[in-house]
Amino acid sequence: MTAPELPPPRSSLPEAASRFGAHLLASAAAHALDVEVVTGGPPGTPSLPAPPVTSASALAARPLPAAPAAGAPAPSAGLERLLRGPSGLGTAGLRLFPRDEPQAPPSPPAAAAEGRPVPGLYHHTVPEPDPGLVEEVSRRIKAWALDEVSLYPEDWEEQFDGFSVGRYMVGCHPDAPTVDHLMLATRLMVAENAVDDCYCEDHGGSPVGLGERLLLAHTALDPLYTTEEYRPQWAESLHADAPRRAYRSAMEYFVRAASASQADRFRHDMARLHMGYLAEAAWAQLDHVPEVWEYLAMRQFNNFRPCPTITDTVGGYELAADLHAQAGMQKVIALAGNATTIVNDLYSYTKELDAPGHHLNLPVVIAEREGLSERDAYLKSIEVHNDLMHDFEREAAALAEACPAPGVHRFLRGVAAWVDGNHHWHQSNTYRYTLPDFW
Ligand SMILES: CC(C)=CCC/C(C)=C(\C)COP(=O)(O)OP(=O)(O)O
Ligand SMILES: [Mg+2]
Repeated sequence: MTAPELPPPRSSLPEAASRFGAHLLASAAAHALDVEVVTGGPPGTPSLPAPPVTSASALAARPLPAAPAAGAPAPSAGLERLLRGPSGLGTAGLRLFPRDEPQAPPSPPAAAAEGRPVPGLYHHTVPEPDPGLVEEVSRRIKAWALDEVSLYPEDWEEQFDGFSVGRYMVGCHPDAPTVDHLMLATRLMVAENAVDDCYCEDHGGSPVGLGERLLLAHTALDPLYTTEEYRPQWAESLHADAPRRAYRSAMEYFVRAASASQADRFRHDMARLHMGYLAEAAWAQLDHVPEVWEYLAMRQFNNFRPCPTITDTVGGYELAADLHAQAGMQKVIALAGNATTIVNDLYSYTKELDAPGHHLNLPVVIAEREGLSERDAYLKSIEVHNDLMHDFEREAAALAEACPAPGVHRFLRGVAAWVDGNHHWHQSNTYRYTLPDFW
């Protein structure tokens, strides 16, 4: 059967962002009828995509520090040890209760993180991510961005490199068993940022028409099931701009490695994220500053949540759907997501003040709504963050005690590791973030 003539896929992105990858569009049009819908893989043990042939393929199989088997320690015999978490090099972030222990000693000077923490911010110091792993993940993610999804034009390269996504993801997933597992998180992180930058913010994004763009991009994660007549146009649209190409490809890799329920969990978290983007956009369109609690509600959705909640897939195990869905776990995940996202508000504060328009973040909203000076609003935001972190740790500890299943404990440690790695990346990414002069 010959493919019918298809109109060129439409993108509502600005010209610079949408024209890039035009060659991919052409080949997509040719193959539109053959596109396989991304759905859950076959039941059974999740398997990763075949690793690319690479001179560093040995590294891909290299076990990372602290990769305990999901079912290893018996809860009755080892509950206390599980709660303490692993103690080897590079495992500080995997502990559930670092608050009750002395802070990990600072890394040796050679590996010391750049940047300084926000003064007074409650956080846990983690070692600098393994430079060999960072290099390999960075190499592979750039190859994916350029060769597989045509993510950015040449003049965005410095920003792509400055984002240091390899260092970010290696730092956030210390229990990933292989580089292939790390790549699952790294591709998704890049894709999520492409959507945020190109649809919502820095790279030509706008609140106008955002709902349409997000919904159509969401079908790269949650496929459209429609009739023969309309399916090719949809399939082709997934190649129409960089955000959709990135979502489609990153999700395809993820779905191959994840169980059906892990993939569905991720889709749900991404729908939450898109809803948060829309509320933020609505306020931007109306030039409205919400109440502080309303802002915090928006930021619970426009949130890093989809990143820590894939910790089990990236760790090569699965937290059962019912254990993930239980109220206690949902509370822990929400608190972790909120604390990590307020970390972003604090570290990106000066970047956002310098950006065009009136960018909302917690200090800006508190200053405006509560009539505080910029400095006092910033300091109050630190307190909000610290309360969220303490709540996260208290709720995680309570859940670990109430639900001593090894998978639950490992997942909680994975989320805690993500929280710590996220802070470390924000603190040390001096290319992207600069602290305000309040001290
Ligand atoms: C990676 C991911 C799921 C991001 C979703 C939400 C998001 C972009 C953030 C929580 C970061 O916030 P922000 O847009 O303010 O980022 P920068 O301050 O520009 O780094
Ligand atoms: Mg920010």
